[in-house]
Amino acid sequence: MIPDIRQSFLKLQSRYAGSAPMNMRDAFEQEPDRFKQFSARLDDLLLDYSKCAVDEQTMALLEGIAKEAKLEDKRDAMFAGAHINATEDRAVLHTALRNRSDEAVHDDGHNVMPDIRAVLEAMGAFCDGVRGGTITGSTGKKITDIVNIGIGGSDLGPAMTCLALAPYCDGPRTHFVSNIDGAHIADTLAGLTPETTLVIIASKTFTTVETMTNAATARKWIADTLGDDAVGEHFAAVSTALDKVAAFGIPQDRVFGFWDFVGGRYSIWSAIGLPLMLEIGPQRFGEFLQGAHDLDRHFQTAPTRENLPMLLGLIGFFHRAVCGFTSRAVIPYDQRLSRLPAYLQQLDMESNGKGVTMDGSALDGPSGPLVWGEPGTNSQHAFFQLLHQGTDIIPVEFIIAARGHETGLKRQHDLLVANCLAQSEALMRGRTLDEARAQMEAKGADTALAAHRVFAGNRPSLTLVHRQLDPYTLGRLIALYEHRVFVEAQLIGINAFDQWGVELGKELATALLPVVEGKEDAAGHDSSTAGLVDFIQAEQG
Ligand SMILES: O=P(O)(O)OC[C@H]1O[C@H](O)[C@H](O)[C@@H](O)[C@@H]1O
Repeated sequence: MIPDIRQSFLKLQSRYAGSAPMNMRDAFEQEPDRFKQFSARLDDLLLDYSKCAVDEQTMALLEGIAKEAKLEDKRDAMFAGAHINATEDRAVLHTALRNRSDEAVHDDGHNVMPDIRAVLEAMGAFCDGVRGGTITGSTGKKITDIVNIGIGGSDLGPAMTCLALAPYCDGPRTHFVSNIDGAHIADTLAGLTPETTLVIIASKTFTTVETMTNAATARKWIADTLGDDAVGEHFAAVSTALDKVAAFGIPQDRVFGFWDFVGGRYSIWSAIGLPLMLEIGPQRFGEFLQGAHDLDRHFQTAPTRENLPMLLGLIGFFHRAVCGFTSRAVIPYDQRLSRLPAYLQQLDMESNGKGVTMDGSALDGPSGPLVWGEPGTNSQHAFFQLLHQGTDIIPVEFIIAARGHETGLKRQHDLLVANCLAQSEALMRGRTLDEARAQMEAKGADTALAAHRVFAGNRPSLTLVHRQLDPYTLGRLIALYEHRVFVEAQLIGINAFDQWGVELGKELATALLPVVEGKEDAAGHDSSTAGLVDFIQAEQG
């Protein structure tokens, strides 16, 4: 963690690990206003953190930490275009992509807003054309299916949001190919017709081997049926490397750019969002941007105790650095948010999974936590056993909408809500041995098994509630998590916007390909790697 917050951190730690650790069940009994005191809202977006082991003194210390870390100054520097991504000497301006105000945003003295608006307009015209049928495939047939080829930030954002906003989809169907495993593209293309398919190649760098390889496979799939000349009418591209796109032969009016000040995992607001815009239309895409913009304004202006990203970040830091919890589970009670945990894994872990501070020295505290999850209620029937009775404490983040879209299935939504709230209540309350025995006696059951029915309780969770998962709300939700990651990064003291840790594996894969192909021997590789290559080659026959 950064040295500026060390004193407050030590105070927090001794309070947390002190002689009388807080018991949440008692706290709820003693403080009738606990929910009111430890929750905050932005319109219909509510964050309840009262089921975390915090009291007024803890929150005051966390607020102090926010001040000592100069979080507000750092936040303002990001919005103002300072080169806070120091290791790559770049500004971090994904917030400009969703700037709906008239204010200019400068990167090195250049107002980036006209460029951003021009790309948004071009995307809008292209989407209207495809959705309306004036832009067709090479044989004049309407485009019915979009295949987005990309990976990491060029896949997870569009894939997650297209699924999340399915009720608002009135455009072509979207499909996503990311894995280098040929099974992914083979299975995806198997159900599609080249004549009515548009392929988007999405890559910030336009060099990523998975994307370039899958793009070549898709190109052949189009050309084999429709001929080489048809390729241009069945492809579009999204990238910051426009020179590299040109070499692929995609017409200029189907190429949508973005900029180095947008990190891959922060790029859903840019042209990387093209599949979402094609699916829901430019107007709803605008609502999605508006939601994020309103959350940005909230982050910039709300006092800490009312500021959702600040609170989420401070509680996240408290759980990781003070309490020592190594992971957090994100459990959306929303089937359409089933890709949100995967999306947040990249956002959070690629941003905050780092071991050195800005100046390259080793961290003197933990990096960000492991993030994982699956939707409820499915996860209740899978890993919740461990959350309730396992020996590790894992804070849980529940996400739930007050209203579902399936108005005819209201009872199912009420059951969903009841399950979500019941899980957080059970994690907090637990069940004592006496309670377990009493329950069993009341049922006339043998109390010998009572110990198995004990739940320690006092397990933290927080709950995010919103009215309904529409484009505006999804925009707010993603921006909320982005800023939470930013807040935690400032306290840990790392650069959240680079990703050097993904390089080594890529370099070694390049070096190993000729060995796997049998063109080079395994000399120089360890005996495990060489042995595995030998075994696989023998099995390949
Ligand atoms: O969009 P691209 O340049 O193809 O990059 C795709 C992804 O690959 C990289 O390995 C990075 O770890 C990710 O941050 C990035 O989103």
